[in-house]
Amino acid sequence: MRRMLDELAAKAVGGEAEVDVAEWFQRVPQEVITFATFGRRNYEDGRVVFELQDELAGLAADAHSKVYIPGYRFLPLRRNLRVWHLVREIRKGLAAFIANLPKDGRDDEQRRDGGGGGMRDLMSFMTPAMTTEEIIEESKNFFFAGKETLVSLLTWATVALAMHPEWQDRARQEVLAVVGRDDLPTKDHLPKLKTVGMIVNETLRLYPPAVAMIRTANRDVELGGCVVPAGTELLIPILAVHHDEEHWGADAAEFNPARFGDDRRPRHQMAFMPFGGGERVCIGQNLALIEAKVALAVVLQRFAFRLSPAYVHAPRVLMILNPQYGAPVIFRPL
Ligand code: HEM
Repeated sequence: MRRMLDELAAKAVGGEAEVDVAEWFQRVPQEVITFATFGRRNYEDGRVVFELQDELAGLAADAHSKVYIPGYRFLPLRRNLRVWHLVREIRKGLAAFIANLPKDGRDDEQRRDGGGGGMRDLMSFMTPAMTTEEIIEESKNFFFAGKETLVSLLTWATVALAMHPEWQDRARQEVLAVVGRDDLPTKDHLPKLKTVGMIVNETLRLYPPAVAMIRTANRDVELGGCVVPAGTELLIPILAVHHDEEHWGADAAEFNPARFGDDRRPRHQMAFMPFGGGERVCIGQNLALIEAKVALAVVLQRFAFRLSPAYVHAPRVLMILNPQYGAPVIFRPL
């Protein structure tokens, strides 16, 4: 993150710099997940896997928007051949990561920086109990589920703060008071960044990266006066629930982080579910919240920002909620 900010500051030598934050933030989860999953700093290898997954996700999103023809995906057509090639390459990349893991789950570099900055790599939990096949599959989940979601959250939070300079100022005052101008936020600072936390929650409410989830009723249930027979698949519209005036009041469509303040009014426990719920709740939610708070705090420390005149507000769902025309933002070093 520091490297990214230094590069941005160098770009802004004339006073300001414009970047598409939807692109710019990609690096944050890429590096975090490579490090958290494999406890390694060889981000280049991680980047290759992410690029392959991005292309695969693009093809999957495209297929989603087309008529489904049963059996079509098994035909050796150019697109399918590409998909199969990508799947093989992703597997190969992840298998190489796993094969190169030190037996005790730590390497010299980690030892030098205090065991990976204090973070135990997930593989040390996974390896004793799981086969290589299973580890590859789980790693695919982390690489996929943990990237676009986080980029979406950071992008919309930056856009929202650019639209609401009063909240941007308030959050910056808090960061400067708690963390200071030059230090990096630590685990002791994070609980004290209450305004930043409220902003993250309000962003997740208004722009939930995962807009829906699917559940199957495993027995007959009554929901809101309707009987749902066992076996029925239900789409739970997270985005719609987060915008429901019945739960959030008449200003449900507005960005107002104060609704997550200490004096908030009581609400239904499922009115806010950006990370899903129940047994399949997001396994990465705490990591995501830490990443988001740290990333926003260090940006706020060093830059003031506003929307570029080229920005068009067009949230759209392409698997994840993202800005259709990108998110150009103008940064001014402080
Ligand atoms: C803002 C960031 C994130 C959001 C909004 C988000 C959202 C979600 C949601 C809604 C689900 C439930 C899906 C369902 O039930 O159908 C989920 C599951 C999952 N998430 Fe996240 N997620 C985020 C970040 C992450 C991160 C950083 C990781 C890992 C590094 C991660 C890994 C996973 C995995 C592995 C699952 C599947 C859990 C299971 O099925 O048991 N997510 N996430």
